[in-house]
Amino acid sequence: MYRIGYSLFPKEVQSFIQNSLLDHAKQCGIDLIEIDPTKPLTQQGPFDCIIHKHNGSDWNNQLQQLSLDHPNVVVIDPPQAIEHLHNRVSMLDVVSNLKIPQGNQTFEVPKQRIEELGLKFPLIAKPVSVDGSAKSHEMFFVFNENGLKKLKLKKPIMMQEFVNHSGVIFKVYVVGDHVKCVKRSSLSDIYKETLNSVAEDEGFLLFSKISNLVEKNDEAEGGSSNEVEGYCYGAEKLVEEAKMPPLEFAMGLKLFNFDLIRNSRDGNKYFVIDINYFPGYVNMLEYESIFVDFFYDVVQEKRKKNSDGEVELDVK
Ligand SMILES: Nc1ncnc2c1ncn2[C@@H]1O[C@H](COP(=O)(O)OP(=O)(O)OP(=O)(O)O)[C@@H](O)[C@H]1O
Ligand SMILES: O=P(O)(O)O[C@H]1[C@H](O)[C@H](O)[C@H](OP(=O)(O)O)[C@@H](OP(=O)(O)O)[C@@H]1O
Ligand SMILES: [Mg+2]
Ligand SMILES: [Mg+2]
Repeated sequence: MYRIGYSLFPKEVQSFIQNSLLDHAKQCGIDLIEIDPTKPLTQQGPFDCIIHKHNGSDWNNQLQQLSLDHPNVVVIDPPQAIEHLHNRVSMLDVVSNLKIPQGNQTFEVPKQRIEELGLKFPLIAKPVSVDGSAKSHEMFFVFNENGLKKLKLKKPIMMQEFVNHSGVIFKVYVVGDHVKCVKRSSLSDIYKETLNSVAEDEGFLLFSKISNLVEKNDEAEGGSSNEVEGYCYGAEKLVEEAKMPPLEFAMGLKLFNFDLIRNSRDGNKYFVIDINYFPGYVNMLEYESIFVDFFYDVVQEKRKKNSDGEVELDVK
């Protein structure tokens, strides 16, 4: 039996630790064990691996102590690598630095700044800090200078140029070497006429968690369903073949998803607009078998790293 410890926020336990996952894991010889937050981590286990979605220095210190006491326990993922995704400015640096065109396709980040200098309206104003709170998902459309002035009061905010993308977004879920592209509804395109029609004194519009809305009718948004499926296939190919290893490697993370949009006017231009640590994996088809395969990959990799070829359970 492989023993996988998990320490997740209650909302993740509720959504991710489904009986379907526990049962499938058990049938495949994997025990998913909840870590008791009230007890010292080093006194729990033994574990082969730990997965976690947790904030706070105390938890990070406990993980550090565990790695000292039990170096054979694989911590997925290292807190310092996860920290990079808690800031919307730093989270996308890794994509900007990748700059790998795939043939005539590009894979980049919309122009974004803390200060809006040199950005083109409309903009999306996003909270800089990502901490799992509803507040960190509260965003604003900014249509004009007036909107910008009014928003200045809300700090700290990052401005990102809005990219028209036919109302469809691709959530690319990554679980180690497993990649799944899920299509979701998104914001509709905005053209000059809309911008001009926004009352000068309004200037901005609040929205939140838009990509979790019920799927819109494909016909209505983003073209016909085969066209949208084509986008999704293209996005998945793009990610699987050319991008994933560098992106995953560059971030040093195994459990994340990212939001990929495709420019309405130029189908070869893809943009990454958001990266999320330990997202809503339950939205990913067959997440149970993907995670069980992933846990096996982790333990096999550990086996390979142990020169004696045996997976040593960390026993006290
Ligand atoms: N630069 C952009 N261009 C076009 N649409 C955008 C842009 N940034 C955000 N959006 C739209 O706003 C939505 C929310 O933005 P974003 O994904 O950054 O927020 P979030 O709160 O981190 O979302 P999630 O629930 O995915 O974590 C996106 O799903 C997309 O529909
Ligand atoms: O549609 P997805 O799976 O991307 O939605 C995720 C979202 O990306 C974030 O990861 C949310 O986590 P927080 O940023 O910590 O709020 C997830 O919320 P959760 O309650 O499911 O953890 C969304 O599912
Ligand atoms: Mg997003
Ligand atoms: Mg996000």
